[in-house]
Amino acid sequence: MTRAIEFTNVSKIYGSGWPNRYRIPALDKISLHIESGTCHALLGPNRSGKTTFVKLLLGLCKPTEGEISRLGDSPKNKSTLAKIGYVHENQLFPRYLTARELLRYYGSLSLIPQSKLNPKVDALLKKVGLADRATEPISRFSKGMIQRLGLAQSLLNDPELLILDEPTEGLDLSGRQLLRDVVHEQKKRGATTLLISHVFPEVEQLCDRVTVLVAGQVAKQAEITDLLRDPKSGQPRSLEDALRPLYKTNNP
Ligand SMILES: Nc1ncnc2c1ncn2[C@@H]1O[C@H](COP(=O)(O)OP(=O)(O)OP(=O)(O)O)[C@@H](O)[C@H]1O
Repeated sequence: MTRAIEFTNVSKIYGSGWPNRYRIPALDKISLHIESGTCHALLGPNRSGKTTFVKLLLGLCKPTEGEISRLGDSPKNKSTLAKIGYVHENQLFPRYLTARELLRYYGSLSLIPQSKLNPKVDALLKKVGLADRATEPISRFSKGMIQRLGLAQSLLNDPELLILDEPTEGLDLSGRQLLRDVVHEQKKRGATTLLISHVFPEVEQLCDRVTVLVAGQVAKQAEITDLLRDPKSGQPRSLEDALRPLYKTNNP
C-alpha cells in the first residue's frame, strides 16, 4: 500500500503579536501516515490542531519543523493540489453565480477540457440533487444546498485525495447517504478520504482508521474495528465510549 499522506515529526507554532510576542503551539512533533485508498478520520477536541493539520496539508501554512508528504510530494508542489478535493463546513461561494456557473468556473480552474466539462457538471448536479435548481443564483440556496454544491465542486477533478472538513453540517438524511456513497466510490477508485468530524456515528460508518489529536499531539491511532470492541470485556461499544477519556483531557 502506498501512503497518501505522511507527517514526520511535524510541529506548528503560530506567532502572534509583534514580533511574535505570543507563541501558540498548535501541533507538537506529530508523526502519522494515511494509506492510499482508505477513509481516515482525524478527530480531537476543540483546538487540538485538526484545522492546522489540514492547512499544512493544503500548503496554506508552513510547518515550524518536520516533513510533510502529500500524494508522494511536498505540499510546496502546488501541482498536486489539482488532485485534491476539499469540502469545508462553511462553504463560501460567489452568491451571484448559479450552481452550474460555479461548477463550470471551478472546472475550468481544474483545467478540465471544455468538451468534458459540461457533461461532468450536469452529472454532478444530478448526483448531489441540485439538477432542478442548476440555473438559480446561489443566494437563493439553503445551507444544505450549499453543502451539496460544495460536495459537487470537490468531486469535479475526481480527486485522489478528498478532504471532508465537518461535511455533514446542514445535510439532511439523504445528504448524509450521498456523502456515504461518495466515500465508498472514492474507495472503489483506490482514492483516499480524510474526514474531520465531531460526529462519531458518521465516523463509525465511513472510516477504516482513526487518529485522535489532543493538545497538538497524536493521542491515539487505531483501526475503527478495534475501537468498537472493549479490549477488556470484548463487548461491542460505541466510538464515543471508546474515545470519551481522550476528550476529557485539557488542552494547553
Ligand atoms: N492563525 C492562527 N494564529 C494563531 N493561533 C492559531 C491560528 N490558527 C489556530 N491557532 C491556534 O492553534 C490551536 C489549534 O487550532 P486549530 O484550529 O488547529 O484546532 P482545531 O482542532 O481545528 O479546533 P476546533 O475543533 O475548535 O475547530 C488553537 O490554540 C488555536 O487558537
